[in-house]
Amino acid sequence: MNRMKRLNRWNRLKITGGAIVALFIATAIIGPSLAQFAPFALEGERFTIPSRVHWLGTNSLGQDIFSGIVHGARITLFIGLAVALLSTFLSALLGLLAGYSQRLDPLLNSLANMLLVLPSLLLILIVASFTGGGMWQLIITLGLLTWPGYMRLIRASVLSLKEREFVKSAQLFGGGTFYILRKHLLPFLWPILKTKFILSFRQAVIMEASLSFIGVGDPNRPSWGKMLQQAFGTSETWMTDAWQWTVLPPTMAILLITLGLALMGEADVASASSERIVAEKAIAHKPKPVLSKKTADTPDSWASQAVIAADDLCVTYAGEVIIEPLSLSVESGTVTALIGQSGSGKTTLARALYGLLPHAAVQGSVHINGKRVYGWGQGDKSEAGIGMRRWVDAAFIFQDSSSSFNPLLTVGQQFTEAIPDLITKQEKRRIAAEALREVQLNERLLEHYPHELSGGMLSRALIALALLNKPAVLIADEPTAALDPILKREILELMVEKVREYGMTLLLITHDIPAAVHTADKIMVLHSGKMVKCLNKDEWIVWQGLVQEHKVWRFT
Ligand SMILES: Nc1ncnc2c1ncn2[C@@H]1O[C@H](COP(=O)(O)OP(=O)(O)OP(=O)(O)O)[C@@H](O)[C@H]1O
Repeated sequence: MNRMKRLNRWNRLKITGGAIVALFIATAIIGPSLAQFAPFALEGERFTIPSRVHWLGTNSLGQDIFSGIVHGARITLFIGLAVALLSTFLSALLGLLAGYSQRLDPLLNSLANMLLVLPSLLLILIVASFTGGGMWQLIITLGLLTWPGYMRLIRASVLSLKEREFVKSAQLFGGGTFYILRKHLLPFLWPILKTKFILSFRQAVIMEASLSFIGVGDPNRPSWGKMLQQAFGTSETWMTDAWQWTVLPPTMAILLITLGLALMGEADVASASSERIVAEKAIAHKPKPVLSKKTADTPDSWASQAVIAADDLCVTYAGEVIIEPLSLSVESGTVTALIGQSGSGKTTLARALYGLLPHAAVQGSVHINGKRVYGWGQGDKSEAGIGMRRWVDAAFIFQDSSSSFNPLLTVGQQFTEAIPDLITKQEKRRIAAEALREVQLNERLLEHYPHELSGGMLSRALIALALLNKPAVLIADEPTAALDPILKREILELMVEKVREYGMTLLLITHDIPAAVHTADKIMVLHSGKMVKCLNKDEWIVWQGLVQEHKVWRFT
């Protein structure tokens, strides 16, 4: 209720601000055709009071005040608009690039820091004095000097957004940098950019008026600041009543337009942050994915070909060993559960197997489906690049299904992203619809946004997405962690059923030991970064019996 009241108040402010700005825009468009005199024409008596001929009187030179105001509105709004566009564009582009690209970040960030500490007013004055204060010089100078503050804000947002699962997924689908920036990151930044645009507009209006007032504006164009300069420069203005029509109209014009823009900007910031908090809360309460059904076709032997193979794999962050050197192999067509206490390194190991960790953090080699993920491939002496095709050779299901989807894109848009571009849109849609039906979801959900799906539906949709290209390997990192026990079992069974049906290999990271035993052919136990057990189901049951008998509740 309170939120509604606040939103209504902000809406009212926004409408009021918008109406004031719209009035000025209308004045700038139609005003000059209503004015009977050119703004610089010396066609009247000096200091005539407002009359039918001179609606707002004349100034000390006999120039028509009304004409000055309406022509000045056109120039002021044009400068505001051009500066706002240029400055907002630079903030967005450079902020996106700095946040997304580690290579460009130091350069762009240093540039922004340098501009932030420079006294911009002084710079503008110097440039204006050298260039004669022309309109275009002012636009370019202001545009180039006012992007750094918001660029840093956008950079910070991108740094956080790019770690979200849906961005990672888009990268794994093979989305290019500009595609991800445009499609997945930019939509989140619109509220910031809108505010930046309005504030830059206001700043440019004030700056233009100020520069004209102190005499370094464009001498060839009408300006409210110049009208004030003229009025203040004549002592008669204050000795007679002339100040009422020479000073008040341009002052009111500057005050009103900046007030209108301020109201719009403030309302925008407030309502955007409130809506964002509500949206984030809604997203945070959405649940997760995947798994299990035991079938009778457990392989007789573990000697079949390893589809996931790690050799001397070791993960180190800043000198701290997270995964101690280990070797493992997961056979084709099997389900393997990776269990372990919280913090034992399960997620780190899963990410290493899928090639999601920086090369500097990983030693040893990993191969999936015979393709290199880390280390050298057979006969391959280059270290760069991953031979494994993500989403084709292997897919990865992140822990949180709600954040695995981009909340601003429909489910359908995100499915089509995962399908290679070689086919038509209709064909892609048909494949996506079929994938949804496979996990007992209605194809109508393709038109829905992620927040319109329940936790179970999102989990199913995520399975469908992961299975879309029928990859050889599926790595699922605690896919059912946020679901209730019944749904957890249901989703797990669905995932395992599909994995078995397609002859895929599943590596399931889970805390749920009963589910792991029920589902998996093989169970691996990780403890403090060490692989301490690797047992098939029968061995596991015997081992658990021993553990219980000796009342030892430890993995080691
Ligand atoms: N990017 C990182 N930088 C530094 N340390 C990290 C990083 N990611 C994980 N770690 C550390 O690695 C250890 C293992 O974390 P990991 O998330 O792999 O554990 P986990 O077994 O998956 O835990 P949980 O079951 O709680 O998810 C933790 O001590 C964690 O602090």
